[in-house]
Amino acid sequence: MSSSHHLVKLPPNELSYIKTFIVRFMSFTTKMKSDFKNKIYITMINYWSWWWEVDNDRDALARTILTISVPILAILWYKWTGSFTNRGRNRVPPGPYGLPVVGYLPFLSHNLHERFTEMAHRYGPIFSLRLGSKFHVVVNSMDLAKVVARELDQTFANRNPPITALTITYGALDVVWSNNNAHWRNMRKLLVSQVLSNANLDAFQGFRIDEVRKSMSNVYAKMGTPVDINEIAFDTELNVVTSMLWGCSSNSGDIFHGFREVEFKIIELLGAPNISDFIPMLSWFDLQGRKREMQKQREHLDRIFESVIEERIKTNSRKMEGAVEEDGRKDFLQIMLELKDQKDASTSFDIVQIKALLFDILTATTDTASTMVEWVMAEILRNPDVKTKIQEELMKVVGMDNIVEESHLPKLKYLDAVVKETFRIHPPLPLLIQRCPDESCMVDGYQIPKGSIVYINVWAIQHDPKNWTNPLEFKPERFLNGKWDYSGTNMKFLPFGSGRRICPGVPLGEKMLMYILASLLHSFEWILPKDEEFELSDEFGFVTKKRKPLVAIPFQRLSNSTLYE
Ligand code: HEM
Repeated sequence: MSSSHHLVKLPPNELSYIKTFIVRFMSFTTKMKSDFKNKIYITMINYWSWWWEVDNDRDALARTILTISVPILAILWYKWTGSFTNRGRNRVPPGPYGLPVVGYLPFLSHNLHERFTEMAHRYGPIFSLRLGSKFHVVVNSMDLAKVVARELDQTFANRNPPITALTITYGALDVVWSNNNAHWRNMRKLLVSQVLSNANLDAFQGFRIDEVRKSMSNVYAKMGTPVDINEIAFDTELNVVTSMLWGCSSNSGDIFHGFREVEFKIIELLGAPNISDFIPMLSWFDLQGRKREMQKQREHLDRIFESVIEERIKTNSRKMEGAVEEDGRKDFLQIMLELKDQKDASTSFDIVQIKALLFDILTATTDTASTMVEWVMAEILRNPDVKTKIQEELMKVVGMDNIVEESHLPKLKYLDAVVKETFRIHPPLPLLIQRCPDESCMVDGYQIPKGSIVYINVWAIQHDPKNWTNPLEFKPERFLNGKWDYSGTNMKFLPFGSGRRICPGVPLGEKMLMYILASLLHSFEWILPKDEEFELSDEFGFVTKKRKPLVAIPFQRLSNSTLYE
């Protein structure tokens, strides 16, 4: 008996019931299908937006082009990456499989340091992931950080800079992004011996005192109103470093107008994911316009550097004609310009290299240190007991009818512990700066292919409960016992890195940080604006900053107002 025959025999009300059922079922499945399609679409959009927020037409176009290219490139990808994906055979570190072409990119969240730490819980202290066509390795434990940064330091001493870094440093002619070669060694040696040596830091003490005092009197003028802590620290650092570099602070003249914004943009671009880095065959198109954007910032810096250099060359030639008195002391720019004219190729520099080094010094000094001043002040304002202890210490060491001087700094043990605890919880470069092995090598029994991009996850190490009891608690006391410093020898604590690529700016960075903080806390009482919602979340970037800038209101602490002049 056929089913149609059966149907014919049904009473009319049952027939209409079945008809209604079929219609409803059909519309349900159609709706399901379109819901399913919508869900896939929305999921894709969401995944994309995790690592690539569409904030302009160019980004949207780039994303569309990339989405269309994926299937075409997939075939090439499978062929090309066969050797890498076979993790078992090559024993590369474990890690997630990604999608063809883009690899694991779509699954990464904005806060890379936290995401990598979560992944370490799943895949172990060393894991690998492919982002586009690039093979990345993340090291998350102090033992393995020691292997990479110290035991195999020489092998891991290259950088593999992103395109934005190459653009701003004239092709990695600076110290930060240069590979481990003779040029890097020369530049680093010059930086350490001529700018950052103890003798030089002592010689420039007067500049630091002047600039810190100027900043305190600026804050004094704004008492009772909300001030941006990062801005105060940034301007102070900038004035100190320009004084050291070319002898006059950024206050003189208006060439530094807008510099802070330019620098923030540079730091943002250095940390922004760029499809040209992950899929180099697309780099020619500069789909997200990151390179063009960085070129604009470089033009701005070029104008500053060229005007300062030109001015100095003119002054030098006037001096040679005997028009200007020689004062005997040479600043860094003068030393560099004299080296430029040297015949010996191994130590001579050209103007472009000088500009690249000036860029490093300016950005390294201002951005990291001002970020840290902001983090420390935020932690102090959140922990009133900590603030009271710092004030008691300042009272004992400095007194209330005096101002902070550099000679007081080594005695401020508690403030020093507060700064270190802040560095532990909020390392400004939570993944340090990427390293790149110049040959294939083994770490923890896994093969790390030559040319991989390697991150040391300092954030994970400094939040690891194996290294720190109650790691999320802000407890400066943990740094009061034992010998703690920024030398990168104790691998539990390495906010300035470790090994041959460790930050050479530690002495200046530490001194300035302590001096600015001690002065801000000794001269003023700070409170948060009443309607201000206080929070401590961070935003990952090349320098990881406080998501919401810290604003606080200063009040006079010292009874003698002449101390603010
Ligand atoms: C609070 C202040 C600072 C912090 C937290 C900081 C942090 C760092 C970190 C984490 C690195 C990467 C180390 C690695 O890859 O292992 C670095 C590199 C570097 N820093 Fe700093 N830094 C600071 C201040 C300074 C200052 C004042 C200078 C002065 C010029 C400076 C110049 C450099 C240079 C040139 C490098 C690259 C070194 C190389 O690759 O050989 N930094 N810094």
